[in-house]
Amino acid sequence: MMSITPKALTIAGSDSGGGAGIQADLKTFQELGAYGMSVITAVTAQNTKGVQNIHAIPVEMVVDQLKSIADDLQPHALKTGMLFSVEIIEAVSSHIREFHWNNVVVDPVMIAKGGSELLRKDAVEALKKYLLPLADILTPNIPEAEQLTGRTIADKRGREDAARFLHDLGAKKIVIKGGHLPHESEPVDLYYDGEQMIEFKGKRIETSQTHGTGCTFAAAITAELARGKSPAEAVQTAKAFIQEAISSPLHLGSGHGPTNHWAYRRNNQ
Ligand SMILES: Nc1ncnc2c1ncn2[C@@H]1O[C@H](COP(=O)(O)OP(=O)(O)O)[C@@H](O)[C@H]1O
Ligand SMILES: Cc1ncc(COP(=O)(O)OP(=O)(O)O)c(N)n1
Repeated sequence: MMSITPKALTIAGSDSGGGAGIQADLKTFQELGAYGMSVITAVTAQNTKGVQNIHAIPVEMVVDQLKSIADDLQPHALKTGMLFSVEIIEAVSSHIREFHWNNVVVDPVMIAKGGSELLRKDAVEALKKYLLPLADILTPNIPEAEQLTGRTIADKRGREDAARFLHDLGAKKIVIKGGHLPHESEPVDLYYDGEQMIEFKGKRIETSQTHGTGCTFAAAITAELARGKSPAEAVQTAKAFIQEAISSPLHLGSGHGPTNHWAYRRNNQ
């Protein structure tokens, strides 16, 4: 009997340096056994030192990529990353709806580690209005959760309140990532499915080699959903994947180096 190949799609920006964006997503899909496909929304000139330039792909071309995939290669799961503008968010959201795609992971990418704007400020409302209600799993980091909720998140209670708020906005499941709380020795990713809160704990690694952690984490969830895993199982594997990717740095470039996408498979074979 022919087995079904899990197909995972990333709708995101390209990172020329290979540590984040489309490149990180495809590497992660491959490592977790999913066939990777991409819709490129923007091209960034980027390396470990930062983002040097951004070119948004014309919205018609974003739509054509989406249609090409829908016409021939239906994904079992998809993730969105850097969407940059209101027009791209509207087009991506309406086509996800039209194609009835599910297992949608929304990584609400806003600002790169070096401070560059990967989502225009005027596009935050569009993201909330059009894309958030389509999210089977929404994966904000702390600053993104603060932007989306309009609240400051200072502690566990704040994170739980933010998760409830985002659920009320329409995201079915939420993971608020804990990488941006440097005082926590065990970075906690808080998962909320509308009923229960689960804390996925890791071990904080003191390192500058964290470029692309958010993209890689969301891509690992997507690959696992494509393989038929439940949302909570997918988050658990993603947490293990990113922990190992951060723990075995490649030390490439002179800035925030990329994580090691090989580490998880190498250590779990
Ligand atoms: N220094 C670190 N040590 C261990 N885990 C980390 C570290 N930094 C981030 N993580 C983990 O990496 C994932 C991405 O988190 P985060 O860095 O908050 O996202 P983003 O890249 O979107 O800002 C989360 O699972 C988080 O807990
Ligand atoms: C093209 C592109 N997309 C997303 C990001 C942000 O990636 P993230 O995983 O949040 O990691 P940092 O950039 O914050 O290290 C990006 N940089 N480029």
